[in-house]
Amino acid sequence: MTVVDLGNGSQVLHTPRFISYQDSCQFFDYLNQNIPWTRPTIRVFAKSHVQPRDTCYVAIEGLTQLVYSGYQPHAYTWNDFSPLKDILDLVLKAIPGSSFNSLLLNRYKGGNDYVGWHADDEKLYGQTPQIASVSFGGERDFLLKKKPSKVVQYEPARNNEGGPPNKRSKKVNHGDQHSFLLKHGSLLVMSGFTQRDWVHSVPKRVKADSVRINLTFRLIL
Ligand SMILES: O=C(O)CCC(=O)C(=O)O
Ligand SMILES: [Fe+2]
Repeated sequence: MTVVDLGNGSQVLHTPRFISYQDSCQFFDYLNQNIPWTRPTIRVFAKSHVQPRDTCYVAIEGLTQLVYSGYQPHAYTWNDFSPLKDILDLVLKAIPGSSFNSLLLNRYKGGNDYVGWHADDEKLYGQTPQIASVSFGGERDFLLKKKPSKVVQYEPARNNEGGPPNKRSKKVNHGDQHSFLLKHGSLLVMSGFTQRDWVHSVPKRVKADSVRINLTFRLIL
């Protein structure tokens, strides 16, 4: 297990061999065949497009309010897919004090499927959400980069001798980036202020041709 301290109260924990190879193969086959995968049309920046990966949403009864990109997925329950409860139990055991009540599943059918830069910073997850991500199947890179922060820049006054400097606000990226290769049966946990201060993505990889399934366990407050 590796812990990466991102600074300012954000952490990532990575366990490449979290679930055994054999068990991971069984989970992968089960999920690939039994989850009712859909590829919804979502709205991003006022444009509709088909989400570039398959998805499914699972939550405890009563938690159906997840909405993202103008799309409200149907909420299945853990009882619909009992192996999900086994994976959840493994995650809960691995992270002392953790608690999760919802799960977003993603299936990347090949290297053209991806998730773009985003943070899971919806209000319903609270200020410091802990998100546990379990991956099966094809390996893909998971990238994290610092959100640009606004800084005030003072420009030297032009044609304005002796006057106040011109203030200009500029977005500055501090260049911090981290990359994790998410293997079959791996666990990655984002904690603290990671969703507030960082964005993450799984970029396209033209050469990746195998199917990858990812589960992100979350706690809706
Ligand atoms: O597939 C992954 O590893 C990440 C998925 C993700 O970021 C999300 O569902 O919010
Ligand atoms: Fe995410």
